[in-house]
Amino acid sequence: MNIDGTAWRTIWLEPGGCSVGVIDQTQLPHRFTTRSLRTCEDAAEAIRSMVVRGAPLIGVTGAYGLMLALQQDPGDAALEAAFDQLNSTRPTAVNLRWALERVRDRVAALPQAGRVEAAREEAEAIAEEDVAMCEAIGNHGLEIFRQLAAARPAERRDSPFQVLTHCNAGWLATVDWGTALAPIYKAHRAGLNIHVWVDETRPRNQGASLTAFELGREGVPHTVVVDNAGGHLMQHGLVDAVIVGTDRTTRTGDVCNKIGTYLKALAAHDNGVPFYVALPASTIDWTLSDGLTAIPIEARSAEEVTHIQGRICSGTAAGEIATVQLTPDGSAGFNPAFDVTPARLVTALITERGVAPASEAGLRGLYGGADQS
Ligand SMILES: CSC[C@@H](O)[C@@H](O)C(=O)COP(=O)(O)O
Repeated sequence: MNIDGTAWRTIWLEPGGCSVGVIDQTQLPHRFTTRSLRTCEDAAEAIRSMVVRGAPLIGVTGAYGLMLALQQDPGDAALEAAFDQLNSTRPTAVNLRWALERVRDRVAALPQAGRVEAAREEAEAIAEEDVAMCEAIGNHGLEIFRQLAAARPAERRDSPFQVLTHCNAGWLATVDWGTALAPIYKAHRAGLNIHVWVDETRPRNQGASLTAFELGREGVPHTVVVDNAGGHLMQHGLVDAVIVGTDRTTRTGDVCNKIGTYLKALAAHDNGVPFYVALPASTIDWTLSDGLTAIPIEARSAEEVTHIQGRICSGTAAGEIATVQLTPDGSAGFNPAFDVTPARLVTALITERGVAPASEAGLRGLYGGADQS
């Protein structure tokens, strides 16, 4: 997508094909910088520290990470060690395991001499497929937005179609386009009068920092709100639809996404606002049926709750990025990074294959009856 008129992706092979470039998302929105990943440890650290984040992008980074590992040592033991190292970086997004398994399965039976090239090809294929899937999600979501916008009462049809989103499920969370934001970009480009309520998404503020950055660079009208504002906006008829991404979706349609998503789904349900979840096939965990008990929820550092990062506005350090403490010395913090929204609160799943009810029958209807696990 666009940054100051230049088209970017979040991850790319650097010239020579032996290292991988990424946008450093820890510095956004205040500084646009890139990083070069040269080793498996570089890739693991980039995922762990959220230089790259978002379920699909974590998966693609993991895939390239295996390629980087094989460049150092193409042997079986090194392959398994790299798989484990990368897979343990973040536990919730299933895309990571899915992408790592794809690369490992592709190279495992090959002679060592051919493994790096095969891993590179597979990682490239995963990245390209991600772009195509996200764009297809955008097209399916656009149709839903068009129908919802047209179904509004006549007196409201001239005002913007109001969408609320949580966290960042835009192009920065994928390779390009995004999942939940893809329909928004498609709608904006198609001329639909759209406005986005952006949840700030404490504690890491992916909404305020990343979604607002993306939407601004693409010229999409948007307003950042505190996480607690969504219910109020819905009660006052200011939200026509909610759309979010997901880090892991069970085969029964339970959805695990950024902490706070569940509360938005409850408020949407109470107010009759449709609640959509956008996802590529790589986010479905066909092995799980009960999201609440089975999906591992990442517990991140308490410091992300007790402290906050931003740009200093005045004084001699103005312009610098700094971290400040919010809480009293000694107050404990607890930081579960994701929550589970039960399928019953999800209006529909928007996938690259089309739109389906959030249920096993719905997902099997799109992806076939065979066991996908
Ligand atoms: C297309 S991204 C879907 C999810 O990965 C996204 O909504 C999200 O929760 C990202 O969490 P993050 O902790 O920033 O990796």
